[in-house]
Amino acid sequence: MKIAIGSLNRAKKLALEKAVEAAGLQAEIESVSVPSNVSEQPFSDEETRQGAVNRAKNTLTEANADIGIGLEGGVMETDAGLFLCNWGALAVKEQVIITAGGARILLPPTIAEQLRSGEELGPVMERFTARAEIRQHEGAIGVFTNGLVTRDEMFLHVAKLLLGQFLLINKK
Ligand SMILES: O=P(O)(O)OP(=O)(O)OP(=O)(O)OC[C@H]1O[C@@H](n2cnc3c(O)ncnc32)[C@H](O)[C@@H]1O
Ligand SMILES: [Mg+2]
Repeated sequence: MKIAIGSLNRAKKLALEKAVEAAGLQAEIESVSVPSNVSEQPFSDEETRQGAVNRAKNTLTEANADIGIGLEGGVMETDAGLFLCNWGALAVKEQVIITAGGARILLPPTIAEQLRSGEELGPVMERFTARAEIRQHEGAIGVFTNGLVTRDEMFLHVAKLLLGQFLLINKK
């Protein structure tokens, strides 16, 4: 079986590898770069979920895989402020697409303001931490949870939610 993920991001890839192992699947895992067909910085729960769905579908075609996975990070406005949000999607030929939501946490007001003025979270986090490529490692979620929940761990949970639903539906 070939499972492909629509991202070259290290944290996302690691999450999928661990989830495939946890699910007991024997699979070749491939990473491909595909468009999310939403904004570079999704700004709602719906847009973030749509980005994950688009990535999963684009991955299935692009990699000619049995399963296409899309993982997407975004932000969403709430009455309590701007939250990080995360979504995943799993696409299989001729089956209904499976989706699952990930963790959400409040962003500090200084970070939220920079996003509202049009900046992307990736570069904002690099300035905030004075470190490069945070999004490939612990991510904003890791930084704002004192390292307790890293980006790959958060996406591992999402990838398990996806594979678990897939396994149940396809149980013989
Ligand atoms: O290569 P891809 O798969 O696109 O990986 P990415 O890190 O850009 O991740 P997303 O596109 O899913 O995330 C959407 C935007 O939010 C940023 N982002 C999301 N989560 C983040 C995090 O935990 N830390 C830093 N930046 C994050 C990211 O840089 C993008 O601008
Ligand atoms: Mg991106």
